[in-house]
Amino acid sequence: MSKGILVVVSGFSGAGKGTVMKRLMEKYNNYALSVSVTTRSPRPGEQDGKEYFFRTREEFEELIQKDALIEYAQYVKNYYGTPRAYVEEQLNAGKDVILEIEIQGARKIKAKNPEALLIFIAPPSMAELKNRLVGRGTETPQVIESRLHRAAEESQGVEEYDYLLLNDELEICVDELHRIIQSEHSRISRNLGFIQELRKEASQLG
Ligand SMILES: Nc1nc2c(ncn2[C@@H]2O[C@H](COP(=O)(O)OP(=O)(O)O)[C@@H](O)[C@H]2O)c(=O)[nH]1
Ligand SMILES: Nc1ncnc2c1ncn2[C@@H]1O[C@H](COP(=O)(O)OP(=O)(O)O)[C@@H](O)[C@H]1O
Repeated sequence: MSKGILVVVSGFSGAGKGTVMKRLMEKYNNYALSVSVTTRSPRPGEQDGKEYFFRTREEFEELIQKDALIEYAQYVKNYYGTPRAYVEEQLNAGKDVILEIEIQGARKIKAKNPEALLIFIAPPSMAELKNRLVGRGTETPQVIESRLHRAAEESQGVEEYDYLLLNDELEICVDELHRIIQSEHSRISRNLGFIQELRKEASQLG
């Protein structure tokens, strides 16, 4: 069985990554969504092990020491990281795995896994981004400021991604994301084993 595709999805805070991921998982049964570890506090309604594994700084640093994270980064005063075991297990089982992570993490993943597919989710405008971030009502005005500042920095790195995905109409965005990942399965470089088999058969026939 061929390995699954490692998909990285990034985007400014408030662009709608979480919303798109939730809908993608409801609508399509194809993907394994990695749950990250974070030192930030849970928002109302967030559950440990569902949106994130919520851990203390000491616990997080222990995971780093044990090499239990495939990447981690600091984002607006908190640590965020991707647990190694789940990702490796799912990829080996042939599942496409999605990491919803910020740009420093995306760079680390790309450096270690050049075949990873990197997708950047953008809002229709920065004014709409601010509306969504304020409308979500989960951060203080000060944290919103820091996140908008971070968005300006992150906007400089968008060219490092393979695809730009606009999250204007949610359903269109979700379907487009599914389509991009599915077409990636047809890439020649991901099908070399099958091509070798066809060549072998062809030489026997001819
Ligand atoms: N590098 C890295 N970034 C992560 C990870 N998990 C989440 N993030 C990113 O951390 C940032 C902050 O996440 P969060 O506090 O949930 O805010 P939100 O993106 O506004 O919902 C976002 O850009 C996430 O994509 C991770 O495991 N590694
Ligand atoms: N396509 C969309 N159109 C309008 N609002 C959206 C859309 N996608 C997400 N939102 C809203 O924007 C806010 C931020 O979305 P969220 O998924 O939390 O973003 P992120 O995970 O990127 O920080 C939420 O209140 C969400 O309901």
